[in-house]
Amino acid sequence: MITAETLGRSVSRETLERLSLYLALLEKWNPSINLVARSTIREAGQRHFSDSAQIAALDQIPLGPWVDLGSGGGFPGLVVAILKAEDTPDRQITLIESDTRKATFLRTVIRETNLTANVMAMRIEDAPAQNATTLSARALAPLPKLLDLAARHLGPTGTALLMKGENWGKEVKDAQTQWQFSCTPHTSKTNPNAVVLEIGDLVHV
Ligand SMILES: C[S@@+](CC[C@H](N)C(=O)[O-])C[C@H]1O[C@@H](n2cnc3c(N)ncnc32)[C@H](O)[C@@H]1O
Repeated sequence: MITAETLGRSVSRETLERLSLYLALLEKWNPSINLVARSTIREAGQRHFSDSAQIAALDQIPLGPWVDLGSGGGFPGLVVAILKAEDTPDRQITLIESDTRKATFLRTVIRETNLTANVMAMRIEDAPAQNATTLSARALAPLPKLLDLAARHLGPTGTALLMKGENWGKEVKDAQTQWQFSCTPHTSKTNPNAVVLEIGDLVHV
């Protein structure tokens, strides 16, 4: 069960019910399609739901399209979609995931929880440009490659919220050889060595 304490913020009963149903479906599907590492499923509340919820709070412009790249089992994009359904219900949220079994799982959670988020079961490189105001990704690619993928879908004034592990400093330096961007690191609320990089003004050098 997901609680307000897990998320670190108060939410409606409906939101908690949606998140708890999502967790139940994750537990049911994970043994067959490895949505998250099996070793993490018992602590999914903290490792996946709480970790993803912090992204929703960093959203600078709560308007316009939000796109989540390489969503896998829905982290962080599907948690964001559930939280935004309460905060800004008109927000258009798109999850791009090329693995068709994972995309089917995402669509199942969306249907069962009565959300309106969109799933594109295709490669990020092939998906129509999303012109996003906010873009998110976790565990998808090293930053230089990730910025290549993000640039296709980020609108001109958009912000990318990218969840990175302890090597984030080196990844930023590597990316600066190819990209110019503003970058604010926010220490992760679930891991003191990890960060959420808030990246804007992205221009290819
Ligand atoms: C390591 S998983 C991370 C999933 C999720 N973001 C998380 O943190 O739990 C990376 C996911 O990105 C998807 N993926 C990788 N490259 C992709 C691409 N070029 N286009 C679409 N999806 C991609 C994979 O299928 C996989 O589900």
